[in-house]
Amino acid sequence: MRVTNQAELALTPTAVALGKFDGVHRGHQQVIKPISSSTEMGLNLSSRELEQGNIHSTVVTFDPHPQEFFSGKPRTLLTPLNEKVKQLQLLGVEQLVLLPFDRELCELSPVEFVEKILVQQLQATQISVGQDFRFGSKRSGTAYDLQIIAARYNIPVTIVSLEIDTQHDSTAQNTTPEMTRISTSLIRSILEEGNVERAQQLLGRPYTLHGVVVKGQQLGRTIGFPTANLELPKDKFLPSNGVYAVRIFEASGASELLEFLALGVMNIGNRPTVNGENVTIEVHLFDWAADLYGKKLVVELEKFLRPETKFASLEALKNQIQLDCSLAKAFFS
Ligand SMILES: Cc1cc2nc3c(=O)[nH]c(=O)nc-3n(C[C@H](O)[C@H](O)[C@H](O)COP(=O)(O)O)c2cc1C
Ligand SMILES: Nc1ncnc2c1ncn2[C@@H]1O[C@H](COP(=O)(O)OP(=O)(O)OP(=O)(O)O)[C@@H](O)[C@H]1O
Repeated sequence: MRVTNQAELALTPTAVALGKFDGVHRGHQQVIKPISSSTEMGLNLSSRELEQGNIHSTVVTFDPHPQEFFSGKPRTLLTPLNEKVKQLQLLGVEQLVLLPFDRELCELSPVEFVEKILVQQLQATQISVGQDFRFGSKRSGTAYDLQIIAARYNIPVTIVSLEIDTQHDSTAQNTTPEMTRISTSLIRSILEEGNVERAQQLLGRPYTLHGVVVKGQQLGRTIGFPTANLELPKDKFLPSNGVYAVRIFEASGASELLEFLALGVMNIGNRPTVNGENVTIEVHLFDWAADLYGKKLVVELEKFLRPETKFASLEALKNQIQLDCSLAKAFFS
């Protein structure tokens, strides 16, 4: 997929989906559908032109994340750039345009944003956004404003209705629409509780960690549980510390096709039992003996097993890990 941070260099004309799209969750997928060239996504009005390759299906997003720009603090992401690109590719998106989110961009009025970015630079022929989409200086433009402004240029705007978290107890007191709408923020808070099964329902796929295997302290093998230590992109959002049942894949070759390696267990945490100082991500693969150093792994988080604990001895930790493995195997069977 083509990725550019210069809108003026994008392939044009375009069919555009607009937003931050961190997580590429089920709500985002609905917004991308109308502009996707993938047959799996279900083609709509513009299918003929998209198929003929005349119009480039394009996700337009912001870099850095607007919240990072306004707070001045680095923000972690559900899908750092490499993961976002892979997910968008799977949805049939042809190019990703990262608009540099700076003072100049955030001061554009809604009309200026449409004229300068969507019409002049991207030559948009079709636009898709969610019902709650806001744009332009101080988020003053709504999805309906976008529809009205774009109509001056004969650009149709699809406004996608909000994808709701059906598991949420909407009869509960103090429920707001914001609490039931599938959103990046909702998924982050669910992952902070370790609830990877619910996160999976909202994402439409398991939450994954993409990392490279690096050397650890090599204590694992001395307690009978060798682990692959994963180095992740610095901006990757981590779910709650603790132990998870996981599926492990290797991303190999230039196209990084995924090959299933094994089921296993993973610990995220400081390893208080061995007085660890920093957070590490360690995966123990079942029935696996081969070297993994330097390999790119993709780990799917399937079930939270327990929080990380400080054990009185390595022997006690070893017994617990044995139990973790049995629980994970029972879960997978
Ligand atoms: C499934 C699993 C569960 C773990 N649970 C804990 C834990 O509860 N507390 C802890 O201090 N360390 C835990 N660890 C981390 C171990 O302390 C760590 O694997 C060991 O120190 C080896 O580290 P190394 O690979 O850097 O050599 C766990 C590791 C695994 C694989
Ligand atoms: N649940 C949803 N259903 C339909 N469209 C959505 C949903 N959530 C977001 N969108 C739309 O998808 C696009 C990208 O959303 P964006 O990432 O900007 O917001 P978000 O997922 O709500 O994240 P955050 O929680 O950070 O606000 C926007 O056009 C937005 O309106």
